[in-house]
Amino acid sequence: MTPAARVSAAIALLDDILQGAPAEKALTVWARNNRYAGSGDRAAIRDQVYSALRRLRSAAWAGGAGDAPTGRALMLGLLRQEGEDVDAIFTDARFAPVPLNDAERQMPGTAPEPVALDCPEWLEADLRASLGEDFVPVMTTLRDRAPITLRVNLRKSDPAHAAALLAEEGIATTPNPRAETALSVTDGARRVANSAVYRDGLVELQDAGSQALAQAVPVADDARVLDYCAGGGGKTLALAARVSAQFIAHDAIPARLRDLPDRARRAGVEVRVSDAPAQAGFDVVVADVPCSGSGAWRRQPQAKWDLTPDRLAELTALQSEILDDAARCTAPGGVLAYMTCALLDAENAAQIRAFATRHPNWTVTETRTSRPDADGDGFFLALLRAPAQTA
Ligand SMILES: C[S@@+](CC[C@H](N)C(=O)[O-])C[C@H]1O[C@@H](n2cnc3c(N)ncnc32)[C@H](O)[C@@H]1O
Repeated sequence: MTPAARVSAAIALLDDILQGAPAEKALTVWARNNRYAGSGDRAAIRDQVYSALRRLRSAAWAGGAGDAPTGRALMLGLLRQEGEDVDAIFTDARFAPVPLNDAERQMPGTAPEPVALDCPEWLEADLRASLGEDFVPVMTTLRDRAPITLRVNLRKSDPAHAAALLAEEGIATTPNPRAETALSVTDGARRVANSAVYRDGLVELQDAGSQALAQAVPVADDARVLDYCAGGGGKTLALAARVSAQFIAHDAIPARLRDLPDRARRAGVEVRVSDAPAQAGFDVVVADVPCSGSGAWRRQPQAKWDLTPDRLAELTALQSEILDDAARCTAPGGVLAYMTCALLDAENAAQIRAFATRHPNWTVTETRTSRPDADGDGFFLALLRAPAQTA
């Protein structure tokens, strides 16, 4: 495909996504219906679609559509932001997007700050209050793609060994300062999934901030650990690679745990999957709760625009319900680790303040906040210790 034909494809996909199609599904359907497109084309189109979604407001503005994006305006604005010669792409050539009209040729004025920062309008006040002086740098960071990071599985390798094996397969990495197990991929990221190092379970794809959270949870070798919201099992697998405790994975939607036994086998660790209601008496309970995902919006840019006040209210109510349920599963003197990949105070510190009010005999032993940056996503962690004897 020519660069212009790729832009035409991205425009059509963005129009579908703006009509409500989930981005990942739209890309899969497009690839199935356009088999002439090679893997390089698919990757380039995917990159353009995701870049435009990350910059939905600023790209629409730069494309002359104000706050009413269309696929064409988004791609025009994105290409302008990237310094491309748009007249060489929007032409009369076959498969190219048609030439710019007079209105599109007008260069828009300077965008207001929230537009330039691609901040959802209704969330601006909450994000400013939650992020304080980090608001501008964080929102700026979220406009670009996230780093690709591997977790070295200490059961099977160590960072230097894994980096050397990855290099032999054409994958260049560098140590990531957020976690000792983390390697940032600097070249060859698309080769990771088919590499022997990955297939043999020496490395997993996992954000460095996520790895740092798993390292911060205190787990003894003889502990019984419940991952209350295990999902795909990222946190459990990271914990299980570190200590030989007993791990039980639970999720309200058991189908989400389906791949976990295979992933655990590949990693050489033991994790028991349970679809029974969670029991009491665990030394450590991990509650990696459903959240806005705002700390990871670079990876899921559609989530940034799909979040609504009602959905956020549902999420915060669910988070406090899960905290109380997870507290009931924690043994006397045990630890409850509450985690989000959210930036909003309502999902983080405010949840912990409300928990402490509801459970005055619990102790908040640590809270940690990390912002999205070049090394990883944004996360929040609170470690809560249960009273030695339940009342
Ligand atoms: C942030 S994801 C977990 C990600 C996972 N821990 C990982 O590291 O890959 C949150 C999970 O919570 C689950 N969940 C939602 N409501 C729940 C509830 N009431 N009880 C337990 N799990 C719940 C969701 O199904 C989802 O899999």
